[in-house]
Amino acid sequence: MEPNRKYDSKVYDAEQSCVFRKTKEQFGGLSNMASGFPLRINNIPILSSEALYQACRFPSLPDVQSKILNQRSPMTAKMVGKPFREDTRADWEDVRIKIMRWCLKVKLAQNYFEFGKLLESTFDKQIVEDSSKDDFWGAVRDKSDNDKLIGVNALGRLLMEIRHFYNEHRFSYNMFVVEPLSIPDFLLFGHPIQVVDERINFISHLERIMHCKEAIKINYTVKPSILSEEVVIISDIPTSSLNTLFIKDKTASTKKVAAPKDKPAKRKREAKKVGEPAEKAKGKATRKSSVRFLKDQPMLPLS
Ligand SMILES: Nc1c(N[C@@H]2O[C@H](COP(=O)(O)O)[C@@H](O)[C@H]2O)[nH]c(=O)[nH]c1=O
Repeated sequence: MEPNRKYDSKVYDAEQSCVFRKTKEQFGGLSNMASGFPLRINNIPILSSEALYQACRFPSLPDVQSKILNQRSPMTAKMVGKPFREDTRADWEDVRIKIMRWCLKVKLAQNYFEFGKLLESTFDKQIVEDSSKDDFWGAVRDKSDNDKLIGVNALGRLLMEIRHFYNEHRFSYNMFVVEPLSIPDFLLFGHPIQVVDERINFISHLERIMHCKEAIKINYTVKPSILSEEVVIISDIPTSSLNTLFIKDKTASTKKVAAPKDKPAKRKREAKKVGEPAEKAKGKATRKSSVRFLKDQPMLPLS
């Protein structure tokens, strides 16, 4: 077992915790070995957070990174890097937690609904990776009491941190924009890892599930004044966690929508047609809405 002098080991009650071991189990998606949470860094598709994490070991060996990222299975991605372990970046022990946290943030930003829902399903329980021998990333069953798991459980603890972050920053700028780490040689195929910005993808996803294509436009300008803008809650989005999302959409929404004061009278009348089907309003000049992401603020609506 890895000597974990730097980190404190904890004891977890398996019955009371959200434990994952196999990827197909209830909380298996929390494992980095889970498929179905694809990522994209510097426009390069990456099949799992495990592959991304392992690739980060070898910033100066693009061929090894390529080998890792070309594997279909996350476990194989880890395995093919093993023969090169002695070429792992020299500061790995110091940066690996940061890198894992960054990988998990990317996993959340790029799999917002699926991963977010999974995190939500753990409520405020302890999250523990049940491992047969790795008591650093996970925790190991106590030989004398199988219901006890002992270990640093670094991955479980990072996941709880991410869960807290998700609960605090839901639909915020910070949720969708993940800055690269400021560590030396944070490279993929010889190029610095770029900021991950999922805002447009998130909006496109919303448009798809709301069936109101082009209803929402994105605008990056940050204006504190929008805090006072009138907002409309669209509550019929078929994802319960979206019910708190404020969106101002003049065409698809309800009574509360005010006509823009600075618009010609005809357009005011159009905007006031309450409950008008989105299809009918398509293409009208009034059909203008947007969502803004503010740094450190919940995502706020405005027109
Ligand atoms: N060792 C282990 C898992 N642990 C995972 O391996 C990753 C770190 O590996 P390493 O770079 O060797 O420290 C990390 O994602 C951790 O959660 N998972 C599994 O399914 N099976 C295993 O046997």
